[in-house]
Amino acid sequence: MGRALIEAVVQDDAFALGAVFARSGSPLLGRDAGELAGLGHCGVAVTGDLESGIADFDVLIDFTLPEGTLRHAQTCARHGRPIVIGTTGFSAGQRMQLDEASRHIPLLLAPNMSVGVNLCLMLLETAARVLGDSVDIEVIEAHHRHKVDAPSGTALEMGRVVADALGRNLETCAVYGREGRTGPRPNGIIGFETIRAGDIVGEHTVMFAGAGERVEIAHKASSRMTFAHGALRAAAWIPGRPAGVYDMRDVLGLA
Ligand SMILES: NC(=O)C1=CN([C@@H]2O[C@H](COP(=O)(O)OP(=O)(O)OC[C@H]3O[C@@H](n4cnc5c(N)ncnc54)[C@H](OP(=O)(O)O)[C@@H]3O)[C@@H](O)[C@H]2O)C=CC1
Ligand SMILES: O=C(O)C1=N[C@H](C(=O)O)C[C@H](O)C1
Repeated sequence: MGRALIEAVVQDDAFALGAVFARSGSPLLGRDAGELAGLGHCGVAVTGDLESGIADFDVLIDFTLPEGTLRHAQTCARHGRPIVIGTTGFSAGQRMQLDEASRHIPLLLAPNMSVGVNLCLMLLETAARVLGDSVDIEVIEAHHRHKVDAPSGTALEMGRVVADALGRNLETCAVYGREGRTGPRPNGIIGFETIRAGDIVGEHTVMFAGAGERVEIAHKASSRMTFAHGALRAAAWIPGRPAGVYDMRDVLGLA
């Protein structure tokens, strides 16, 4: 995503690439960001220290790993910089630490920055309310072989939206994968299935299966630029907002 984000910023006249950060010790340090993204020289060298580069940007866009994102959010909170977070896989405790950072800055957290997925979240809420407890609900997601968290943040958010609409607690009604002698499917659960293969960008299907009919709400991303463009939309929206946690539905006016 780092390269996709550099490309999106460099190609959009409404934005200027202020700084690009990598992990300290990364072999990318010192390299030109534009060259890394295959765009030619852009004059911004990759640096390793967010704290000392804080004056170089207005909004931080972070797609890394939960541990890194937490540190970056805390640094942004200390310096009053808004942050747009695409990272997924936070534990409940890490999520609370993000809430703490958001007491000082506007913090946007979205497991999926695409317009299509955020539209699907709305459709899912409606489908869950209409179909109710009479259907079996399964969330199926597929991603590339490099993805390190499962189920995807998007799948979990889809499950949460459906569970909330049905008055269920996702913590207690989720079933992750199945194997062996499972017995018949209990009522009231939400199942999650994960596929990791090749270069799949990101695919999500929520199945509402009843007796005699089935509704499926599906989204397929075919380019990571979709996520990068969504992140830029969020970055344009967030400056000047009051401190707090926002998501893409706020940016898109769907909240
Ligand atoms: N919200 C959305 O729309 C989307 C979210 N994502 C999420 O974004 C995250 C990143 O995905 P992706 O780009 O595919 O993953 P990659 O593993 O390709 O990239 C993550 C990058 O973050 C860097 N990184 C990790 N920890 C730190 C740190 N502490 N400080 C600085 N840099 C760090 C890694 O550096 P190094 O290589 O040195 O470890 C790596 O370059 C995932 O959580 C993914 O689920 C992805 C796509 C869309
Ligand atoms: O890791 C990815 O690639 C993606 N991660 C996000 C997630 O976990 O939901 C969003 C997107 O599907 C791509």
